[in-house]
Amino acid sequence: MIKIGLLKEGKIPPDNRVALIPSQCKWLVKNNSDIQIKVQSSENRCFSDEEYRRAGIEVIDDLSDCSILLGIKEVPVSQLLKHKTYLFFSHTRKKQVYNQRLLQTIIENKCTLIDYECMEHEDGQRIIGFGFFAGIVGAHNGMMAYGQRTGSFKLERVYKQKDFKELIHCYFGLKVPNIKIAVTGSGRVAHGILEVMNLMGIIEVEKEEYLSRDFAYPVYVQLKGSDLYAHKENGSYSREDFHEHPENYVCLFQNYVSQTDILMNGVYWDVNVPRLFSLQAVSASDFRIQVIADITDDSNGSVPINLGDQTIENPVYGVDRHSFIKTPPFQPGSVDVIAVGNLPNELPRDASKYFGEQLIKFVLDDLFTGQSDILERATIVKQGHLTPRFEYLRDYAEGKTGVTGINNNL
Ligand SMILES: NC(=O)c1ccc[n+]([C@@H]2O[C@H](COP(=O)([O-])OP(=O)(O)OC[C@H]3O[C@@H](n4cnc5c(N)ncnc54)[C@H](O)[C@@H]3O)[C@@H](O)[C@H]2O)c1
Repeated sequence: MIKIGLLKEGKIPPDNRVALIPSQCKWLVKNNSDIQIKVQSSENRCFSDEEYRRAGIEVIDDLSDCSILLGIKEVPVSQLLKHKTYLFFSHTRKKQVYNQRLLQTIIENKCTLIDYECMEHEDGQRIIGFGFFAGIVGAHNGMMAYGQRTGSFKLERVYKQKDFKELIHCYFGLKVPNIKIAVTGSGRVAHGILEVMNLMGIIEVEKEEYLSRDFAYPVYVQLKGSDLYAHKENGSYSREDFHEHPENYVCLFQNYVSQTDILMNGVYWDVNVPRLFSLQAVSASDFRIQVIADITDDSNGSVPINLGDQTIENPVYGVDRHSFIKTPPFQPGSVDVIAVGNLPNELPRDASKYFGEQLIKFVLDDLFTGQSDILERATIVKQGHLTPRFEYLRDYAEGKTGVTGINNNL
């Protein structure tokens, strides 16, 4: 019998998402006679203890008799049990200094750590994540801020809706003015943004048209890697080369700043990737962008006027176009920025359901039956030992190095 435990999220502030929702637990137990699922009681989880009980799942405080423990965010070091297999987002693979002690304790406790973020198909495409719902919530918030800034329409807050289905009702009859929206990226976040664009009836147009004319209706353009970046020397774009040597590329988004009212940013970014635009561009008279939903959300990252995170309750701030200082939102001389690092927490029930579906489809069978390439590639520590793929973490695991300033959004 394989005993699986769903952890109560221990990180402060506590996350409200969960790896498997009650109906998924019920389905798994019904279809696998040799597995048992227990849930650690939690007051913060988006599905109540009672909902798990109603699905026939035992709710307890102590998961020490489970061998596989599923969480979402980092498990606090003091709560790590010995000799367990843990699955969660550990944020250790880039040697994040704030999780160094976590990795060390996992090793000391002879645990196995399988990190969701490292679950990838052979070509490096990530298998599991919350980006889609970050895109949904971020795009909604971007539109909400524009409506509030201009007084042209009003949208309710996402977290006040029970779920995504209820959220969609907010879009019936919504009249969006004839604005132009640029959506960057092509991953999960970008797909979530496009979902909202389409639900709001905003029309997709080609980039040439977007740049050259105005429309009698609201439009958006999606800018993927090949639309956004070009090699410094020959102007070409190769996805593989760009991922390996982003420093050799320039960003073409500058062409869009004079044609865009709202930027919805969903690109992947790291320090070597060129920024979407410069600070000087923000001060220039042709900078038309009024609202930036920076869903990627790296402080001073792809969006150089991302001045750090806001909260779900208070998601928008302004940035003065000349001094680049934070201002209250919706001021005439400022650009409004929405930068929130835990967007999926506004739609936690849907985000958890989607996450659990991916877990069931791509991961759990292999976890129950033994090894798989995907799981092997995602195993950072096996029974207290760094696996060969993560041997590069040795100095970090031994307390020598660590890296600061990396976003840990999910
Ligand atoms: N604000 C939030 O709450 C929140 C939530 C989830 C994700 N995010 C952030 O949004 C960004 C996009 O997330 P996503 O879920 O769309 O990611 P994803 O893995 O689904 O897509 C990433 C995309 O970026 C491209 N890419 C470019 N350079 C890359 C590189 N060097 N390595 C890997 N991929 C590269 C990939 O081709 C892919 O299309 C990330 O920075 C993530 O941290 C924010």
